[in-house]
Amino acid sequence: MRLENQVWESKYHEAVERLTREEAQWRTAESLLRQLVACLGHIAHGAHDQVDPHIERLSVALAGPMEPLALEPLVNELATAISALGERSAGNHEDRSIAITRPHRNEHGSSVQSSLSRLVERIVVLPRLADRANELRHDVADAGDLVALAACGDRLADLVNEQRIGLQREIDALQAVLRHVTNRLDEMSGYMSRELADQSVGEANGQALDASVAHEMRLLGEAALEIDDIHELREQVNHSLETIAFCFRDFRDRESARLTAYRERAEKMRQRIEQLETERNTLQRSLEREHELAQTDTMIGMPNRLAYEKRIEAAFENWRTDGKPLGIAAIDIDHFKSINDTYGHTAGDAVLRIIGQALMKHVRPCDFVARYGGEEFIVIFEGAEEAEALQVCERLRGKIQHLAFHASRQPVRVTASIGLAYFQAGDTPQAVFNRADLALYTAKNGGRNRCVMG
Ligand SMILES: Nc1nc2c(ncn2[C@@H]2O[C@H](COP(=O)(O)OP(=O)(O)OP(=O)(O)O)[C@@H](O)[C@H]2O)c(=O)[nH]1
Repeated sequence: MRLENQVWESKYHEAVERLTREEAQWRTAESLLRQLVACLGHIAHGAHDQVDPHIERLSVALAGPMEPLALEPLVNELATAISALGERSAGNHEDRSIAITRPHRNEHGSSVQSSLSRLVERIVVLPRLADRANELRHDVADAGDLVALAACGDRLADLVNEQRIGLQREIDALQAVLRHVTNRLDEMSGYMSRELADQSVGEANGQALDASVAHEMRLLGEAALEIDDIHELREQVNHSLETIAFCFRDFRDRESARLTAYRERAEKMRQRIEQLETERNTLQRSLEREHELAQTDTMIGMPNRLAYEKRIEAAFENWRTDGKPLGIAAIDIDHFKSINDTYGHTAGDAVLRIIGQALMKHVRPCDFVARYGGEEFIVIFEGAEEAEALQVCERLRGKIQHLAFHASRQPVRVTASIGLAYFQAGDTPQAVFNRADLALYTAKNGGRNRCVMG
């Protein structure tokens, strides 16, 4: 029981730690988002007198703490001002050349778009928000102008807020569970103290019986010495025997009542423990499910970046103790943007799904593969020598190259570049990841569709 409680508590603490970590990631995302909105505002500022005051008010509001209720009217006012300009320019053709209501993507636009795109790719959302995040990713990529990008920024802000609220809710729910378990444990410890007290009552009853019987026996002994008359003595013996019999009956009644009460309490406690056990199992299953979902890329059905981070932490600890070789491969699909641009995002998603599944199928059972984000995958090689891992990377590259993609019955060639790096004395997972990423860049610069050792 004690062990189970410890396991349960450690699971709870692990879950709270995970949520706290995710909340910190979301704070970073929120801060990036603020910078992005400020950047958008900066670009749009000066484009039109009627829009400028709204942009200024929004910038001032964004400099303070994030208050969705206060921000919403400001965003609405800005949207109304922009659409008013749009209507005017639609009705007045001469105006169109100066109205920047729907400015086309320019140098700024495309840099904002790629920052926003990177931001959306980096965030790991709760499973129930995954579809919305995915849709947003597509809309950012398809956004044709700054207004459409600003709308995506709005949606991203909503997503960030919902994610934070969702995480807070999860923390609250876990705290409620802990309170519940603590109450039950208090109940059990109360039960144990009551039982101990009850045991003392039983001992006291036995001692009282002992004392009464000893007292009667002493009286009887004294009577035997003092009384000469046989009848009187018999009377005294009878009286003493009745008193002793009464003491025994009283003791038996009290013990029987105590035992009945004890059985009832024990049965109630057994039911409580059974109930707690059922609740614990249900909760544990749902926590495990949540945990699994949080570490799964739902689009492809493979481990995601969070799962990678957990796995590399554990592998790093093993490497520090046993020193067996440990490596990371970063795999990035070549010219993936052009696949999206040519065949659309849905086709791009299908390519990602097929490649992700191929990677899972062709790594060895001892290797770990995850989608790191966007069109980048990552493999952890634990215990494999560098040459062996490089061979696996080559095999994966070859498998990707030979996947038979078609569009309008025409073959579409898809390749990937791979950067591999191994842990060396004094390394951290981030340092090795950076080296693998650098090797990936070298592979890209060297003509793509190749593996490079970092
Ligand atoms: N369809 C789809 N596209 C995505 C997803 N995540 C990221 N992308 C797109 O992947 C593309 C990555 O483009 P870039 O970073 O320019 O890289 P690239 O075109 O692959 O070029 P190289 O890496 O240099 O070979 C961007 O257009 C992203 O919008 C996704 O989940 N689905």
